[in-house]
Amino acid sequence: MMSLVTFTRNNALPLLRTSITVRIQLNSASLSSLVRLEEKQGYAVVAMHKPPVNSLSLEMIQALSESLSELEKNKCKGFILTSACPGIFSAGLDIREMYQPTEERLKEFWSSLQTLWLQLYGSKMASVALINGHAPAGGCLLAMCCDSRIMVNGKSKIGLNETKLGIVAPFWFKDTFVNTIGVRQSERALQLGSLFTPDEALKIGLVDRVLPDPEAATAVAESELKEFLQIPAMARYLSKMRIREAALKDLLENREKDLNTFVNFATTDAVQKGLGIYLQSLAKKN
Ligand SMILES: CCCC/C=C/CC(=O)SCCNC(=O)CCNC(=O)[C@H](O)C(C)(C)COP(=O)(O)OP(=O)(O)OC[C@H]1O[C@@H](n2cnc3c(N)ncnc32)[C@H](O)[C@@H]1OP(=O)(O)O
Repeated sequence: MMSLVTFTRNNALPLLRTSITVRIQLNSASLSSLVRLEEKQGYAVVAMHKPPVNSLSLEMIQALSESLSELEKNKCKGFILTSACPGIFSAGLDIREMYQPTEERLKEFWSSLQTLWLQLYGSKMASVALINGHAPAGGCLLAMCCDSRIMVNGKSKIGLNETKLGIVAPFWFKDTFVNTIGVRQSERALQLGSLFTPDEALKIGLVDRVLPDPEAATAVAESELKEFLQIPAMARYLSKMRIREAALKDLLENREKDLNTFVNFATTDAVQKGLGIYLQSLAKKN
């Protein structure tokens, strides 16, 4: 079914400011509002918009993937990944996708997530994550796929907290983590399921800058992206691949195996019980 992702073009020439809507093929009409794309002078802003917490459901994952493809098709050189939901970057994978799922949807969900990670982690475009809220688990993964991370100070936390839910981060989450903060910090944080404050995250290199408010963070994210964009694109991309290509290759060569591992693990009684309890604890909070 045809659907729309809003794409706003904000350019100085020739009409000062124009707004266009780009038609892209998505799986469902409900994708239309999930990702907001705004074209700026020389780059784009990709803002997740799935209130209340930008959980990564199948539709959200596919909308992000389609948005990146759309940017690539439009020869976009770089983007800022952020959230249009106040106080939340992304709550990570939508736990309801993994709780009492049908096998067919669970497989599509995981396969779509693999695709998004391969796209984002291996992107030729330069990218900056503007982390304007909580970023646990899958939210942290999205941020780590970017070339730089700018976080707004406050109560938000970031990290891979999977063990706290009784689940295990897959090997490619782990590889992304290790490539970002190193082996020792990853080994400890993965086991403990640590979520870090912005200052703690800065200290271990999980984020690159912490700014006091969203406005300051946005300005720094823009200047950071421009710095990346000033480097000759091919040299920058190939240098990034020097670090990332082994992890990308590992998943590319083991996609099917990883999918089966995930489905088998996620559907065990122990994991289903743990996810049920976790979902209840989130609901009880409210
Ligand atoms: C099997 C191997 C797979 C391995 C990989 C896993 C990777 C993952 O990403 S697992 C997901 C991990 N995510 C989390 O642990 C985050 C859980 N959420 C929170 O901690 C909090 O919601 C928050 C800190 C992000 C935000 O807190 P806030 O007080 O603003 O909002 P809440 O009242 O808690 O939530 C509002 C609403 O949203 C529902 N919700 C929150 N997170 C998720 C989620 N990840 N998936 C689905 N739904 C989520 C929450 O239940 C509330 O729903 P109701 O309004 O209906 O009660």
